[in-house]
Amino acid sequence: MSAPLLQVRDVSKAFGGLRAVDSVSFDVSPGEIISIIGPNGAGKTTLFNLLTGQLVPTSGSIEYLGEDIGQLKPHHRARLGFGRTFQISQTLMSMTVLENAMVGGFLHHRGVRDAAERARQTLEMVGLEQHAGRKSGELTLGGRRRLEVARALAMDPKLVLLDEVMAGLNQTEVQEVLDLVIRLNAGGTTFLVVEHNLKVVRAFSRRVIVLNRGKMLAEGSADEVLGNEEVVEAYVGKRRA
Ligand SMILES: Nc1ncnc2c1ncn2[C@@H]1O[C@H](COP(=O)(O)OP(=O)(O)OP(=O)(O)O)[C@@H](O)[C@H]1O
Repeated sequence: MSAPLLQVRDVSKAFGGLRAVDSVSFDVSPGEIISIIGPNGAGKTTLFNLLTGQLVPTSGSIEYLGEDIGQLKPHHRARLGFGRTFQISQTLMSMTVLENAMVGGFLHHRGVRDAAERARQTLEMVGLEQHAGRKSGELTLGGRRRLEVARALAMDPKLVLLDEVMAGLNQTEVQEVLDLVIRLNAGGTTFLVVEHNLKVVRAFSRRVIVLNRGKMLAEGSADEVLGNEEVVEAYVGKRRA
């Protein structure tokens, strides 16, 4: 097996007395799609923020390609190969689809022409090239989600973190984004995904990590963890008879 892309060791984040992430450890190997699931407030977003540098861990270490990156700022991590989706904000809705994708392209390309070229390539990868000149706000929700992925891809990432990209999408749109992720993964992109839709989790993840109250409750294949009584209890919130 190849060396891990990411090694997370005993990472914790406390907000006052609350341990939002509590001694979490896992590896991500190149080419994986790992889903992180858990009930509301489990610590999924906090964990993502620790990985991308929006938050600094209270303790523990995060190594990327063997280098400790736990204290690096988000833009440094982005340069190393972390890509992350962000919702297209109201301001960015008035920008064109191409301009939005260029926001990612500027990470490695100083010149406008080069950034635009990279942006066009990623729009093609997500099937939005024919909408390049439209205002982003005119896209369907599914289209905007694909644009979020394009913007992350324009950063030439080795690891892409997807934060609930399926939320609010209809079945057809979910399938479109799912197909896109599977296609990109086949091309070599590694994904770490926070996802509430368990059907989606089953469809694309060979490995699933379950968080509950900041701790790792289970780790394994989708079938293993979703068949785990403790995981079901954490989701349902009560013991089964
Ligand atoms: N900046 C913060 N300050 C204080 N508490 C926080 C902060 N960010 C998150 N928390 C708390 O940490 C816990 C974990 O929150 P987090 O948003 O990471 O959970 P989550 O699993 O992403 O939940 P959801 O599925 O609802 O988005 C929650 O109790 C939350 O209230």
